Amino acid sequence: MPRQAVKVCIRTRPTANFAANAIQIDQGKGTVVINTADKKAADATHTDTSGISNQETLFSFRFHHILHNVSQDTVYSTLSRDVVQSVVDGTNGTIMTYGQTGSGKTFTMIGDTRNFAHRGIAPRAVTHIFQTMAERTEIDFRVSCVYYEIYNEKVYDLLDDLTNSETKTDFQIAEEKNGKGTFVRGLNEVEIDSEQDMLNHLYSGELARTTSQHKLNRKSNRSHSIFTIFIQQRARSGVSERIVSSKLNLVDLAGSERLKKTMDDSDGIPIDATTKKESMMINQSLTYLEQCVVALSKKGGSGYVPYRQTKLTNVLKDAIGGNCQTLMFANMWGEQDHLEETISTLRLAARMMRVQNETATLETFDDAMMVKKLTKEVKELKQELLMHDAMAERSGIVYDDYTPEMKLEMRAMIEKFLAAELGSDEEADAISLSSVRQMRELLMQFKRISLEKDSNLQRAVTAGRMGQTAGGFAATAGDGGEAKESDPDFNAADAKETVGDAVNGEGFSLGAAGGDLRPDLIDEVGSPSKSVQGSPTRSIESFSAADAAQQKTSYSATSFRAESKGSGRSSAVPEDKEEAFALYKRTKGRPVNVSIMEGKAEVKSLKGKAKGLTAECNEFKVDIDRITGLINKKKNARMNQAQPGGYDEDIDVVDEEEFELMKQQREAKKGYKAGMRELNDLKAKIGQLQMSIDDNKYSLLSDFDMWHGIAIGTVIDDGGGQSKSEGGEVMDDAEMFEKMELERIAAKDPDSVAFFQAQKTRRANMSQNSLTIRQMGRNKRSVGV
Ligand SMILES: Nc1ncnc2c1ncn2[C@@H]1O[C@H](COP(=O)(O)OP(=O)(O)OP(=O)(O)O)[C@@H](O)[C@H]1O
Repeated sequence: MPRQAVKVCIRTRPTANFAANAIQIDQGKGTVVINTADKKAADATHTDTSGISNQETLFSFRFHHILHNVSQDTVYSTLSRDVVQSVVDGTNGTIMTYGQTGSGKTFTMIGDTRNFAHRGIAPRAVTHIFQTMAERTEIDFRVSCVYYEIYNEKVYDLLDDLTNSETKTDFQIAEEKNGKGTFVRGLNEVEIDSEQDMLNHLYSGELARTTSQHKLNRKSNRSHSIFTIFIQQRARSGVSERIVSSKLNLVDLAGSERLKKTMDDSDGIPIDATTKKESMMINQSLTYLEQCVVALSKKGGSGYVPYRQTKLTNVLKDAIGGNCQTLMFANMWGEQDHLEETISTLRLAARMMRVQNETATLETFDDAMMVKKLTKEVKELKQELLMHDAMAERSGIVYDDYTPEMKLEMRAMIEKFLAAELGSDEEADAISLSSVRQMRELLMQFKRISLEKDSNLQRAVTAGRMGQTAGGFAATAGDGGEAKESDPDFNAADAKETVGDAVNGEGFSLGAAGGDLRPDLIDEVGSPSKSVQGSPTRSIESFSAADAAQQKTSYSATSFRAESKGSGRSSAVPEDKEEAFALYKRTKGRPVNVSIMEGKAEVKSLKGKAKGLTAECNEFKVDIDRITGLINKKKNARMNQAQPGGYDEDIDVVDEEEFELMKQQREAKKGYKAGMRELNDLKAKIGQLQMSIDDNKYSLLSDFDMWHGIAIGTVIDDGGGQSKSEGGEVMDDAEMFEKMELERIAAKDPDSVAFFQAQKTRRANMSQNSLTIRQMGRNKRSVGV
């Protein structure tokens, strides 16, 4: 992992009273020198309240960057842009502002919410992220955010209703090493789909901060606020299982003034208990922040770091000494009165520069996607093989899974082979080998026949009718494997199920095969094959002969558009949604509908297959249990024969019968494992198919809504693929004004549209909030508070 020092940038708040005699800034060299000699002399005549050490008067610092009297734009483009860019590229980033109250931390981070040119790092980062994502069309991005503050060691969710007394504040901080890193569990994490949406959340969180100031009797600037943007990305092309996750923390820390200063009531105004508590809590958390920085900045930084001491240091664990690219803005207010705060801010900032972080892209893998990708790969390889076989003039090789019918054919080959006379032509012609896979399946069938034979024998032995089994095997191995009523193993219930018959309405029995009974098949898109129509399991309701006739009527999107434009609505489309949907499925939505139904048919057939396999596995299991029982019995008998107390060599010697049983047990276990493997593969396949059916269903429904809207005239199609609501055409004055305003803003600066729209939402929320606040004030007054 590449190591990177935390970057530190000093930003000054512009002031007319800049202490030029005490502070010297050299932007080029990145140095700040503070001389407190004059202040000491001045203070010597009064009681010393400065808190500056008596001996030291000259303080000199060097930083990565100093931004003295610069615009918000420069603050973003100088260093912040790079951090945000690396977050979109897939690594974690943190930008924080630190400094005394009033030094410009919030101005730097959030900026002026009413002025586009003075917007801060957070809104600029949001625009930057969404613009970059829009350019990367090949990547599928998922974005979400949380916004919270830490006040008096409690976490408040700024995207929740903070005025509700039941709102949760006992959030826990958790850590996911290979996931989110450190994060607050249980916050409202909102999925975001546009720049404006995220700006709305940012500003509504800001508003919640200031509103709670009134409602909960506390000051917004006495809390640390953290806005985190989570980004997940994966490639759109093909099937990508690789997910890259990153996050951007935007942290606005509480003012770092001296405790003594905030607790000082020398101006005659008594300090209330709330302010005292707030100051102590801020002081405590910033002291621990400093301790963490000190511990990390020591050579090697491998000692104890007190992250867990406060909520702030705990949530910033990634940002200081973790997997993150971190940028700290140390805000200073260069006036004579604030020299001590400035020195203390610069001291921590200088230490911060020594903290090393390790940045690495965090990758995880989506299992379902991985299966999908591998399935696709297998399919492609099979096609490759088929081509290879065709070129080598080898035919008849199957690379797909063997269908139950194919397996039965192979079983018949074995049976024919076994029944043929030794050395006869019939024996030689019975089996034609084409591939290793086919050979393996033939052996599997052979094994099944052999196991069945064994189990028949065993049953016969148990039932004491050994002599009657001679025809049993022959009947199973006879023509086409059809059991006969005269066979001793014939089971009337089993005989009802033949291949191609539904079992409990799902799938097909693998019982005695009738050659012409085949499972559901669709021979071409949408048109059912003969066997489908005849099949008792036919579930493709919408494809009746009548449907097929109706499908001849061709409805294209353009014809609907033309009809709807001419007459206001298409006379061919019923207004009733259910009827219209049925029509849609047969016309425009037919390809998607067909693929849904094909998918369903395949799922059904796979489920049938899975059912057959489950039954096979169960049979193996029963066999395994039975054979194990017999082996244990034999073992116990041997043990009982042994001399008590003495060692009998015969105990370990198994006889021929037991050896045979052990062989059978091993074979049954192998069969069971192979069956289970096949079954699991099938289940994965069914899962994927189901997912794609759901996707198709979703697009069928949403496309239908649009199609129906256009056809019945509730949505107007402007021909360019963009539709707008009919109501939008007839605008009232306010709407007209809004449209014109937006056009004006867009013409001036297209990047500012989202900001202005979010600002409008904020204004609307604000007026609602101020109404409530005003109401609260009136209530307080009326009860004499
Ligand atoms: N660079 C700047 N340019 C213009 N005005 C600024 C600048 N920095 C700060 N200000 C102004 O100074 C005032 C205090 O700034 P701000 O609220 O951002 O300080 P703060 O450090 O966040 O304080 P607090 O700790 O109280 O939240 C605001 O009115 C802000 O507009």
